[in-house]
Amino acid sequence: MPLSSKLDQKLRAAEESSDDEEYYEVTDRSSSPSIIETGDGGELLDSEEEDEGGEEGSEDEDMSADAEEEEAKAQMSKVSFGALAKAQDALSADRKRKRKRGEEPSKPQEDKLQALRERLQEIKAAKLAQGGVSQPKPKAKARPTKGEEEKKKDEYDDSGSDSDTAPAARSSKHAPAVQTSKKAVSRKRQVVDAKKPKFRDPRFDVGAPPDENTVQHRYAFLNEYKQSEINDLREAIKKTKNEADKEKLKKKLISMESQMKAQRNKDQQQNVIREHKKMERELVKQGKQPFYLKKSEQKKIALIERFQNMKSKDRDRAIERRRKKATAKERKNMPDERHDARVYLFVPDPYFSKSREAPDGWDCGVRGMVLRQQNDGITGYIAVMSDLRSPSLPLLHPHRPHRPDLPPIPPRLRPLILRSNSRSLPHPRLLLPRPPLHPPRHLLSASTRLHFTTRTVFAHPLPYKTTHDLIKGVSLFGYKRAGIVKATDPTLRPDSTEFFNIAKDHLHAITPSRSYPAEITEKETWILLQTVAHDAHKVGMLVLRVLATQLGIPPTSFTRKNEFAVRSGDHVRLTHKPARVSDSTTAAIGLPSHTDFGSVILLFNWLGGLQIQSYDPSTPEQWDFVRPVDGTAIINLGDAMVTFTNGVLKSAKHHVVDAPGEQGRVDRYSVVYFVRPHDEAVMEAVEGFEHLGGKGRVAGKFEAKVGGGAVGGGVDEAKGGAVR
Ligand SMILES: O=C(O)CCC(=O)C(=O)O
Ligand SMILES: [Fe+2]
Repeated sequence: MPLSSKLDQKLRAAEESSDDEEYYEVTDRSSSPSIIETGDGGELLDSEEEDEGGEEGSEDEDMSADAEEEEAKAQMSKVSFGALAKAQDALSADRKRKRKRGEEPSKPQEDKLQALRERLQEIKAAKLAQGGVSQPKPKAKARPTKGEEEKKKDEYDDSGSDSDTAPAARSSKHAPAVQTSKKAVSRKRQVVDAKKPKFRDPRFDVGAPPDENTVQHRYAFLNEYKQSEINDLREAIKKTKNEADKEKLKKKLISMESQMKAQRNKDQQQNVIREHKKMERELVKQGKQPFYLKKSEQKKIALIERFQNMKSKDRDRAIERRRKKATAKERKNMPDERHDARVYLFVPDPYFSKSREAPDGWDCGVRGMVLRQQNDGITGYIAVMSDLRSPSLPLLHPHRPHRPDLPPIPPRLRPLILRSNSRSLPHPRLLLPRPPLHPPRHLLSASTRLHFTTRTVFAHPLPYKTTHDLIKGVSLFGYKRAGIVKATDPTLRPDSTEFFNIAKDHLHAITPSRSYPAEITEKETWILLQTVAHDAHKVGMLVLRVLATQLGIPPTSFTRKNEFAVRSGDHVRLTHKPARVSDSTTAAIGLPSHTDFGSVILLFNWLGGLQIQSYDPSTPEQWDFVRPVDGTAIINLGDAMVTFTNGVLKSAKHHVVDAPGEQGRVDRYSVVYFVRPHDEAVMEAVEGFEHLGGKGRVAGKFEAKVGGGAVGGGVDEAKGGAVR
């Protein structure tokens, strides 16, 4: 079929339809490749040339009707509407462009356009004259793709109008050229942005999280289900034979149990808050200021409650876990300064050694140690007295020569040392061992809290306290009342100090516990006691390692004789000495002079009263006060160290008297921890010390020679070995 007749059909279809859509269809087809790409329409110029040719043809009046029709068709096919429309588009676009730039269309273009218009009209007229050929409506001739304006323009063109309105801008070339008149134009205008209500579908939309407690309360029945599920799981585990399945079930059980546990803990904390609020409400009604618990306090109270409701084994395990966790955390967060903390080992000034008679074979003695708290840690200061004249001076080991160029003691520390040993160590120098030191952080605070919480235990009447008596020669643990006269004390005065010895083995369930007063076994106190035992032992081990290193022997030489987990006589001692009752020095003594049996003894006291015997040869009988320093523990070496080192290290002789001045007016309490060799440790000199002086000596012998006082023993009931 010739292209022209195709075109005719299309035009006719367009003519028959008044529908916009049909109109668009024609529009689309006119721009479809079937017309443009065939080349029939050709280039604009070609079309024009052809148009001209067509014009000539139409003027031939002698043609037969058929021939004329054929001719007209040929002309039509030559000058296609596509080409014409394209030409018009180009012109109008050109015009538009120019108009946009504010230019008027140029004369030749106007002429061309005019020529085209005339030509179109001529063709139309010829067609009308012929009568038989259907005519496309002018509307269809137009190329509506270029918009309504152009369509209108074409219509006006057909009617010879020159009206030329500016074409409306379209959002894109694909946007409809005309706006349908069928669509109602809204008269409403959005002036203010009104917020549309947003509707929520509770099935899918997650709103603000509901209050956790409310949810817990409402869904409390789930806990019952969970519990029954746990029971089912337990049953299933019992019945299941397949190991892999069993493992899976076990894992699930553990996870469910820990979920339940976490929930219980949360509930407990909530209870604490609730109870506290209730109490506070009451108090506020009475006119008190409200007091709110901090989160940490809430946790603490809940924790204490939890511990109280635990069985002792579970509690121990829980405590141990918490301690490990806390220690690991502490260690991780420890500033470098603390990583570098040092234990200073002091050796005396030569002045001292020159002026004092050294006992046979005994070269030096540890006089006492002071631990000082620094940046939450504890730095140990070990005061050592030594006789430099001795040919075998292990403290100045050949590998660790005493170097006078070592850094001086920091001035901050000097008063501390000089205060407690002002006579024996006037100008101490120091050797600097660098053991890894991670001192337990809670030791001092735990002992301080213990000091306050256990006052009540001594407030009981004597008959009650004596129901927990220690049994001399049988058990070292329990109560020792005041008023005991020690044969070892030269003054033979009765002592005024009562104390409770609480075994490390009882605290840490290494052996079954004996009975203690309720205030001691009360959970919070028991936990504090456990902390003191554990941490003080750790400090003791540190001191022993340092000493071994300084003595040039393997660092574990002493520690392996004092293992924490092995049954031993280690204990925490809580002491109480009433305030001064008389100024008479003969009435009573706090504690008579003695040395301690153990290896290392840590003393936490808050009032003066402890005295150590002077080593100053000019005042051999003089007692020097060891002034308590806040945040400080005083460390002594016990008789066991004398034995282990064959007398190279000494135990210091000490006693307790009324605190001087005002301090003497108040009751004195102290907390002591005795690190003692475990039950299986052989009480003999360690390697490297066997040949020093024959058999191992104990402090008593040392005392007898140096101080000229009574032979050891003192208040240590178990000296010589007690049955536990
Ligand atoms: O309480 C003190 O200061 C010392 C106690 C003491 O030396 C002891 O219990 O062995
Ligand atoms: Fe003591």
